Amino acid sequence: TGTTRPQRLLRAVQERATRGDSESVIAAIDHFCRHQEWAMNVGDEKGFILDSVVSEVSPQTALELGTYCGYSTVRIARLLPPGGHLITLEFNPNYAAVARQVIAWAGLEDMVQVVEGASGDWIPHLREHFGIESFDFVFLDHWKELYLPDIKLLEECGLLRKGTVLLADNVVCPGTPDYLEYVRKSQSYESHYFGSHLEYTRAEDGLEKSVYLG
Ligand SMILES: O=C(NCCCOCn1ccc2cnccc21)c1cc(-c2ccc(F)cc2)cc(O)c1O
Ligand SMILES: [Mg+2]
Repeated sequence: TGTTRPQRLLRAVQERATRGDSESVIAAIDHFCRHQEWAMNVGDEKGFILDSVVSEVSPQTALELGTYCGYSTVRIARLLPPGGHLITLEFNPNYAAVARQVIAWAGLEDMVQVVEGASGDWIPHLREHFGIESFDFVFLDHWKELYLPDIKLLEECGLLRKGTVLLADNVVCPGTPDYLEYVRKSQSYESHYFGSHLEYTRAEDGLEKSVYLG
């Protein structure tokens, strides 16, 4: 038994970051992952690209698929405009429990809803359950083979509108080939690749930004 990596990451946040200071929470997680234990957060380099896209969109409604420990959740939520709200889906209850505490430590719990379960089960119920008309921004960071089926499901459920911005992590490493081919070929999307590196490493990775054209 003993602690899990997410629990050790949470302890690093509680020991190193200042309650209510989201920048210090982000810095504490990056320090932990760079100097103690690698973890699959989007990281500081790709996180900077995420920040610039979120700031540009300034979403009132945002969806994140794949919470993990809440690192990208905090990065997104700290940049939301007044009245903005972020729903983040996590399959693993242990990850969700840690993420809730990380998000609370950053003082962002009022802008974020952590939902536990599978994207395929939840997406058809987001409208009725959370009163969401459509999403302004979607961050994809969950199982890589679900990126494509899940954006098709979001389309079918009418949760994307003209101009919705999708941002996908890990399109090179681990890779999402079927998703990339689809968004780059489809007439319904305008896509752009932001080259970067796998979090805390020198390996190539990047983010794909795709605007839904309706
Ligand atoms: O696997 C990754 N993320 C996904 C986690 C599970 O997500 C499961 N999950 C979360 C909501 C959710 C909703 N429905 C179904 C499944 C759902 C992931 C993996 C790597 C990585 C890269 C190189 C390696 F050598 C090893 C790992 C890097 C990343 O940045 C990642 O994001
Ligand atoms: Mg990722």
